[in-house]
Amino acid sequence: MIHLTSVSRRSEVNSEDYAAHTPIISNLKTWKFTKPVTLLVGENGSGKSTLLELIASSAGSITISGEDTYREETESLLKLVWSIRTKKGFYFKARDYSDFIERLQTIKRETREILAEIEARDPHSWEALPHRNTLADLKRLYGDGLEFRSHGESFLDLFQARFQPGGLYILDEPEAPLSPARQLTLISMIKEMIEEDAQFIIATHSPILMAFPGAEILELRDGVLHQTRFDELEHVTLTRDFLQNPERYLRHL
Ligand SMILES: Nc1ncnc2c1ncn2[C@@H]1O[C@H](COP(=O)(O)OP(=O)(O)OP(=O)(O)O)[C@@H](O)[C@H]1O
Repeated sequence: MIHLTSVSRRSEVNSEDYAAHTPIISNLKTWKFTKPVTLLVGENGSGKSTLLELIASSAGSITISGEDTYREETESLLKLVWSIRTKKGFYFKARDYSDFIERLQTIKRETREILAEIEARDPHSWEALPHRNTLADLKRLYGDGLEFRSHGESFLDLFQARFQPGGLYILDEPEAPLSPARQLTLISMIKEMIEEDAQFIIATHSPILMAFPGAEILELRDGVLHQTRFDELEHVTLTRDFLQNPERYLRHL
């Protein structure tokens, strides 16, 4: 399902923020979403993260830690049009993941400490209930703890626990710690979710994710979004050529 149908830049907005002045944002006119999965591809520094972050903050998305993505500096820079506005989903940036794991550990440790204090005073106190619920919720969502899984395993556990039907998911390089086989698992999880009315906007460097069946692929090049086919992407052609004959590339380095 396509919840977010278009994003455009409001020409009248003057913002000092760097994001407003990156070419991909200053050149943005109207970008229509045509598929439940949109993939953003482009060189390092082409503006994928900047664009995703702006969309997330304009959409009122939360991060996986439940934090607001709102930024006053870029407020109303983009205009978003929805078919049906969804409040479900999240904005996920792979490079913030370790902060999230630390935060979960802190919540667990602090909740256990408070609980122990309450139970020492009165083992039957009603005050303990919300804290027991917090620990039970964390256990239900993440088992014994994402911190006890490998980086890649815990990424997939997190998505499994937090993907829900009907959400808008804005993912920045979700393939980061995933092996090729686990990237295929991620594709399968995303496929299941789009069958249940979710929408995904994903920035990626992974040729495997770029092959997502039926996805719209947009390449950020020269500060503009270009609709592109899988076979035409440099990420794909370069990787394919390299794998066919690594020596041909390596001897020139
Ligand atoms: N906090 C910031 N302050 C100022 N400029 C920034 C900031 N973050 C990014 N930029 C600049 O904005 C441009 C786009 O960066 P962005 O991180 O969006 O690129 P990207 O396509 O996501 O790159 P990558 O593939 O390496 O993650 C770059 O030129 C970068 O130097």
